Amino acid sequence: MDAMLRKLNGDNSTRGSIYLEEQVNKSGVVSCIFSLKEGVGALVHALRLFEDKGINLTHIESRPSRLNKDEYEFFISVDAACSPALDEVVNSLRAEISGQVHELSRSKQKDTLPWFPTNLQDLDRFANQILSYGSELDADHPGFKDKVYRARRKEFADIAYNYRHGQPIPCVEYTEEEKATWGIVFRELKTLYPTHACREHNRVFPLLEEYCGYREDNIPQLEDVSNFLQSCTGFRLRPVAGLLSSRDFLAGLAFRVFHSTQYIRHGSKPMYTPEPDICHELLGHVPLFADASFAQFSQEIGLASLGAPDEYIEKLATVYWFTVEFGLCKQGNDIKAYGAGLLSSFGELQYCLSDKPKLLPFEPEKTSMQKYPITEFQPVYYIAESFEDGKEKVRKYAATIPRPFSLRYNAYTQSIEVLDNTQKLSNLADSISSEMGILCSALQKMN
Ligand SMILES: C[C@H](O)[C@H](O)[C@H]1CNc2nc(N)[nH]c(=O)c2N1
Ligand SMILES: N[C@@H](Cc1ccccc1)C(=O)O
Ligand SMILES: [Fe+2]
Repeated sequence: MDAMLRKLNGDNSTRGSIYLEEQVNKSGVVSCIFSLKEGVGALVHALRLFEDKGINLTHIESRPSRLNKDEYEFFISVDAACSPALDEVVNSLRAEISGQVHELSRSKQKDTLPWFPTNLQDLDRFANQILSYGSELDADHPGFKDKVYRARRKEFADIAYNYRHGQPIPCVEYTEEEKATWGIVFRELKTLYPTHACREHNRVFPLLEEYCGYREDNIPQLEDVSNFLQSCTGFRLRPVAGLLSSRDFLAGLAFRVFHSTQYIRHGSKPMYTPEPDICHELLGHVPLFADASFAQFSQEIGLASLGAPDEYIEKLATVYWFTVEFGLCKQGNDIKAYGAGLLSSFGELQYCLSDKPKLLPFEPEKTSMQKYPITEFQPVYYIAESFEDGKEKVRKYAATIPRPFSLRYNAYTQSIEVLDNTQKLSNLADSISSEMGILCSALQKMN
């Protein structure tokens, strides 16, 4: 939204109240609205101020004010080049027409809102925006110098690049070596989960063994897992070639889409890898995306990210890092891991519940400022009081992200609705009212 709103309220008892709404549109025209108390020569008086500054009006319209019966409103446009001079006129209008002026808003939000996807197909645009395994990851990557591993990674990248929304995710035949790596990771983690993982993870894990082919000797197919998740919470998977930018990755969550890698970590270092891989996605993330409350939590982080300024994306990504990726939470008298980066690394899963790392209470404002390494065990973890408490805190935090409108995901149309007119609000109220009716009748029948 490129509207710049300036509202100036004058003192009604003097010559008129006046407010100005200034808008810069793409064609380089600045418009504003002001209102004047009815009276002989009032408009002439105001127009003289424009004349004095040499401003040529390209458009003017008038209408009776709906707020104050004895006032008229004037809508005028000037060439954008006159914008600085218009500022001076605004000041003169204030000074000359009323003594007391309140400026309500002076935010300049012109064309700064970043693009965001509004329907599921839009996610196809992310496919080739992978952060190249350049920058941070290369140096530490165990597979960096392995030519066979690199070539294999390219095959996976091609699947992801060519994937379009709505297609089934291509099945992959994994090599014996890849299956062996999976086997080690799977076996080690499975022995740790009962004592180290949160109860939600432990509740879902047996279902994945039953329905999705989670076994020591089998790497599950993304397509099967995606279908399973859709039946649980509506979450679905999309293949991706590597690390997405935080903005793109979080945007996917707004649609209950999880971007999942399909390749597996290098066999030389099964206990920890600095990149997401299929072990991380399937063993770390997937179980919790099958949990209704957690799925909603993830989607809310995603919705909060849409159109947010860069500095807020960074903070939100940090909150995501210390919750969804590396979160710990209290359960009964114990502390358990719910972060996917912990639940997929049998090295870090043991380390995080040892006495080595520093543990701090999860508070989004503070947590969002914490620096963290991405290629080694975390020195600091944040503990949530409970899932519900963490969710509530993130929700409050997300509400502080500035955006000139509210958004919601419409699951029927699978698109993001910008709630910026009364019709949309009325549709939303209708659907809430219908759901409320169902809730009330269900409550009555249970009593
Ligand atoms: C949002 C936050 O930056 C988070 O670490 C993201 C970044 N990009 C990603 N990209 C992929 N493919 N998988 C992930 O798990 C993540 N995590
Ligand atoms: N360290 C995780 C993978 C991961 C990398 C980066 C971020 C999150 C998770 C593992 O070994 O499974
Ligand atoms: Fe992850």
